[in-house]
Amino acid sequence: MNEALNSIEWKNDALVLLDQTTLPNEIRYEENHTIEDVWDSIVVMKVRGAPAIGVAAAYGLYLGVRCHEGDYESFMSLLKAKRDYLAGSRPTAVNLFWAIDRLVQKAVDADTKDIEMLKALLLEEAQLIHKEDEEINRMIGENLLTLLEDGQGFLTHCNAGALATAKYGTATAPFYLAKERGWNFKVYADETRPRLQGSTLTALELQRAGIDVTLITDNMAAMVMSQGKVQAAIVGCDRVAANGDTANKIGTMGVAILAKHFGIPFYVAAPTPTIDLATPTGAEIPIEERDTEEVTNRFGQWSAPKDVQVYNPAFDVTPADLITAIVTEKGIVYAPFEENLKKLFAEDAQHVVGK
Ligand SMILES: CSC[C@@H](O)[C@@H](O)C(=O)COP(=O)(O)O
Repeated sequence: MNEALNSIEWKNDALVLLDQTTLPNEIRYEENHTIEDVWDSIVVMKVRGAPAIGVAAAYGLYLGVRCHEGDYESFMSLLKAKRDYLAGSRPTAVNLFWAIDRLVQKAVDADTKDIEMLKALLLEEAQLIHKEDEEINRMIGENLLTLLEDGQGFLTHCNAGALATAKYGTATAPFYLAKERGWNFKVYADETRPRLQGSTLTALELQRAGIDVTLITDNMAAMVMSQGKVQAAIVGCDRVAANGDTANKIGTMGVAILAKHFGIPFYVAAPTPTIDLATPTGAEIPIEERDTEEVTNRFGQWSAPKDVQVYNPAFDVTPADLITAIVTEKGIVYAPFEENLKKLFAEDAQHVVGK
C-alpha cells in the first residue's frame, strides 16, 4: 500500500495542487500563488472533480484579492470581478459557483470594513470549505455503505475519488471505508474516455490504497454487468438539478441505462453543495464542451484523421428516473426527487428521504 495522494493543500501561503495531468506516470506538486495560476489549473484540469474544483476556486479567489490595497468599496468590487473571472473557468460543476459565492457572501455579511480583516475571513472560509469537504465525504461513504454488502462487486465511472476531493472521494468513499472494515469486494473502474480519469486516477488511487480494482474500457461495462460481476454502480456528480437529473462525466448516462437493463442499483454520491435547487431540470445544466484534441489525439499522436468533425461534451445528464438513490452526507434520497431533495435541505438530521 502506498501513501495516499493529496490533491489540494494550503501550505506556506500558497495553494499546492497535485498535477493530475501527469498521473500515473509522474507525481508532481505545483504551487499556485495567483488567481491566474488557479484559473489555469482548473481549465487544464490539473485540479478537477467537482468538490476539488470548489475548494481550489475558494483559495483562488482569496489569492486574487490578498494583495489589494485600497478602500472597502474598491476591495468589494475587485472581489466580485475576480469571482466572475473564476466563474468562467469551467461551467458544469456547481461547486465552483457555490464556493466562490460563499466567499463573496462572507465578505458582504462581515461586520467589518477593514480589508485586512476581510482578507483573513476569506482565507478562513476557504479553509473551512476544504475541511468540510473531508467530513462530507466520510458521511457519504457511511451512508452508501448501508446500501452495499460484503462480497459484492461495484462499478464506478470517471474519478469521483480522493483525487477529486479533499479526502475519501464521494463515489469511492464506501470503498475506503469497506477496506478499513475488512470487507472483501471488487471495484471495476471504467477507463472513461476521452480524458481517462478512470485509468489514470481511479485505478491509481484505489490500487495505492490496496483496494481490489480492475480496470475496464467503457465499452466493457455491459459485458461485466451481464456476467453478474457488479451488484451496484456508484458514480459522482457535477450538478444535481432540483428534479434529480444529474450531470456527471460523459458516459455516466450509459452506465445508468445499462444498470437499469441488468437490474443493478445505480447510486449517485452527492455532497449537498453539488445539489443545485436553483436549476430546475437537467436541461438547464450548462454542459462543458472541451477541445476536440481530447478525442482525436491519444498518447501524443493523432488517432483520427486530421480535420474530422468532432463533438466532445465533457458531461452528460442522467435522467432522474434511472437513478435508484442520491446519497448525500445528510442521508439517502429516493424518488420523487423533486419533493425529497427539498426535504433534505429543509431538515437537518440524518435520515432516509422517500422510502
Ligand atoms: C467527486 S467528483 C464528481 C465529479 O466531478 C466527477 O465524477 C467528474 O465527472 C469529474 O469530471 P472532471 O472533468 O474530471 O472534472
